[in-house]
Amino acid sequence: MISLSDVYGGYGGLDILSGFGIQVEKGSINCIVGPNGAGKSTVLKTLSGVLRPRRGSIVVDGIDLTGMSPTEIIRTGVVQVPQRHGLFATLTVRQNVMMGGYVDRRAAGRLRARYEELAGMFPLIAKRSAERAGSLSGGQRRIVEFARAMMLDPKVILLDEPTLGLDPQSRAVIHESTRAMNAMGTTILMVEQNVRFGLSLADRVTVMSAGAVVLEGTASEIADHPDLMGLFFGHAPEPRE
Ligand SMILES: Nc1ncnc2c1ncn2[C@@H]1O[C@H](COP(=O)(O)OP(=O)(O)OP(=O)(O)O)[C@@H](O)[C@H]1O
Repeated sequence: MISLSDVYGGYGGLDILSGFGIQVEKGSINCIVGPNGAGKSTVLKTLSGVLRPRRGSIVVDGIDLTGMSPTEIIRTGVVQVPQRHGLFATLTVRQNVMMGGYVDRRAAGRLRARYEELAGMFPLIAKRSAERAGSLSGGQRRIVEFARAMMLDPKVILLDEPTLGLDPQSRAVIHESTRAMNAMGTTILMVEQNVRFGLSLADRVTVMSAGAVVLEGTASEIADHPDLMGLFFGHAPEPRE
């Protein structure tokens, strides 16, 4: 279970998150949506330790992550796939995926076994393993990033706008791959601009605006909510208590 309570924080002393809170059940998919600049990416960066919250607490499976470094947080099993591509273009698909194991002190044999497991899970990894990552399409690169994040068998994966800039066909592959990671028991917390995509995948949806949660519910509750359109087009209700 991921639990963020009353989190305040942002960049250079300026709060972007103002009393943000969320509970994500173990094994579920939760999607955060909201207008541009609402602070969605800031939530993920705060959870992965890139940003330090000024106030509030971040607890995952009973472990308090507040104030831990990004590397310590990865070691607890919380791994982020950032919005901007982070692959090494001149390395092969396999080399990029294997890099996901670098913070681990596991024996090389175990990492190779994990790689084979992931190659079985993501057909693209098996098929294109020897190709340079720079030769792949945007959607294919995302899958490599997913596999790299899965190398450490994380309990939580944070996805920052996984469909950004992708065509419908690639979005469908991302949809399927996200479900596959979740089916392996990984809890997924994602941020999406594409509300339709988020709603189609998530068990629960969190709508945020101006650094706080304004709506929360199942995907169908949020899809049918009368305030949803207003939140995106400028008639936001007051943040809830
Ligand atoms: N590195 C940074 N330094 C200073 N301010 C930042 C930085 N990154 C983001 N911000 C500001 O924080 C606010 C929230 O940004 P954030 O990226 O979390 O929003 P978002 O909801 O993910 O929006 P988008 O969908 O546009 O990415 C914005 O006003 C943004 O300008």
